[in-house]
Amino acid sequence: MFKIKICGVKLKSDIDAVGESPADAIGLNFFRPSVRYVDPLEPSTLELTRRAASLGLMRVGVFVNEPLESIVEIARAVDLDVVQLHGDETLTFAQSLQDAGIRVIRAIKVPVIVEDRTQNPVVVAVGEWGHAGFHLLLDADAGPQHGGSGKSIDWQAVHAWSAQNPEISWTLAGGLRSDNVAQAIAASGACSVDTASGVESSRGVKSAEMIRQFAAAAEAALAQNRPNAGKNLF
Ligand SMILES: O=C(O)c1ccccc1N[C@@H]1O[C@H](COP(=O)(O)O)[C@@H](O)[C@H]1O
Repeated sequence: MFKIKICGVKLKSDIDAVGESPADAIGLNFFRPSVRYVDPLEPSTLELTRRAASLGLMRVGVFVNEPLESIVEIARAVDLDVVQLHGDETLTFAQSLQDAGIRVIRAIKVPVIVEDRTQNPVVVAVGEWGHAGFHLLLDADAGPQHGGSGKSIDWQAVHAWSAQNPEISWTLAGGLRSDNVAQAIAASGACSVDTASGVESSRGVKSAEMIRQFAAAAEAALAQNRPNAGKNLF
């Protein structure tokens, strides 16, 4: 299980900064259009995952609408611990990956602007994934960008959904930074958090100091959240 994931790392120095912080997972982005993309075929990518493993960090690979065979091949080639599906992948697709021995996190895209206020946007967005047994990562719907938008979701709506579904394990993502992660954890009840743009000095460029500040703030806030501890599977 990870508590704090720093997503979209590209350099060995990024991994080292994560390893020196209280964060316990890294995300490698395999979605080609992303500014955080790393090429799975480059030997340097395997060096990143090896370095992360040596520091005890969980290695998560982020994929968007990638063919199943390609995900399996990349997951094995660069030695991923978990695959994060962040596109329009179906439940059957995710189950097939699991059948192939790959652990799966499902990203759920929660709309930022909600027109129908009579329904909880998290309940609607989770839909059939709620009882499928996957760990969920609740992120802001970023449209064609798919993720990494820096936009936040409605943390109170997350809290209400989670209170009604205490058996579902999940991670909070979307626009989390060192200056809002404590409030986000308190409001949503999250036991685990994920950030990409919130620890960058410019788009796609990680800052060691921002990683340190984010992870420290998240760790302190998560420690306050013990009633929900143990809810996550990862
Ligand atoms: O980071 C990206 O560029 C990205 C692209 C496509 C799919 C997912 C992506 N990142 C994921 O989105 C969350 C939230 O990002 P942010 O913190 O709001 O910038 C991030 O943690 C990744 O899991």
